[in-house]
Amino acid sequence: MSEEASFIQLKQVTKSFHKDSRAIEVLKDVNLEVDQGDIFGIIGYSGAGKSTLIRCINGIESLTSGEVILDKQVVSNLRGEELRRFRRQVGMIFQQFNLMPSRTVFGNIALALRKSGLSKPQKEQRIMELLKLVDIEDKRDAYPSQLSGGQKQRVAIARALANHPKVLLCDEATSALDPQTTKSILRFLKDLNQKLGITIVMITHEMGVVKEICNKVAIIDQGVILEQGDVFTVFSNPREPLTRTFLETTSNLSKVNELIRINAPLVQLNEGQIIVKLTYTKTTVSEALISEISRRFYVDVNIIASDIEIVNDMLLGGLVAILSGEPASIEQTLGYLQEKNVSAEVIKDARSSHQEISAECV
Ligand SMILES: Nc1ncnc2c1ncn2[C@@H]1O[C@H](COP(=O)(O)OP(=O)(O)OP(=O)(O)O)[C@@H](O)[C@H]1O
Repeated sequence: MSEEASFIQLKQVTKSFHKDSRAIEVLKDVNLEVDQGDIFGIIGYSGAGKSTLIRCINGIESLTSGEVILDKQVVSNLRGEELRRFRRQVGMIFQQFNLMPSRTVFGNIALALRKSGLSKPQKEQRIMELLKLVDIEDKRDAYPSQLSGGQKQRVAIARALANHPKVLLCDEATSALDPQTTKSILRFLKDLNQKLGITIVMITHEMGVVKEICNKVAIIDQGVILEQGDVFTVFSNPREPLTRTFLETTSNLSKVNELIRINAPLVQLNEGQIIVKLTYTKTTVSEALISEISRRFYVDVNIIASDIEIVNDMLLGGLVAILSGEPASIEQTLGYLQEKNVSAEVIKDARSSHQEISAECV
């Protein structure tokens, strides 16, 4: 039996723009698989090709070569009315919300229903449903200028959902919002994903966004997908330096590196001690492990930095700790951690048989 194809597939997609009779390749052999119900994050720096990629998914941008297939439809084969119908199945929200300033909240959502075939009362009923869904019923007659950023994005989400799309594409949807509003919009998107079963593809340059709600992630750089997979697998064992760099933006462990470099009091060791960086690489690790090693091997564990987070209901991240104890106990502890699928990297070592070393990076 053949495996069912993914809901969204990008197959060897390339996209070039022509400038001064020169072709600039913005997407290079991009292959992506998004399953139905995924919240798929695509993360990359500015200019990496994220917006172009998302525009290729909804058929706004034509491909130079390759194929985009969404719910069994080959997007580049669609024309005229078919393409317009397809676009109504794909909702999109943007960083700057893209609301019409001269229309009320009601009027902005109504715009999306122009071609819906609904009667006037049906449209009104649908708009009221949407306003309830995004929890801004009281703003029905307000103009965009009278709304906060979070409220504007809720209107944009209502508009994007008006025609019951199967997919919601989010282009830096929270980049213009403060951290608290970002959290509430992300939580809201996750609720929508669970309540409506809608597939979400979000492009972002912020690691926090991916960690907060995505179950899958792809890292893009200069038009190339460097790695992709489920969030835990990619983040617990990053293969690419760029993935590690993004991870460091939301981790405080790298600060320890700087403390070691300047030999700050916090990281000065007595003879026999080590500083170890523990990284959880399997989903089965529990935080109780620390007290367990302490009891089992009579080592003192002094945690100096930690960035353990719950991502997709799993513990992700690690911690940096000073271990003190008998040399044999420390060796046994390191071996035991390895057995328990915890990567243990000694980043400073003051055991007598070891020269004190400092790690290049934490
Ligand atoms: N219509 C166009 N014509 C020529 N070059 C373009 C066009 N659209 C995008 N580009 C170029 O393609 C590259 C990728 O742009 P894109 O907007 O997709 O990146 P991005 O990762 O979304 O960046 P940002 O987050 O800054 O929007 C950039 O170098 C950009 O200048």
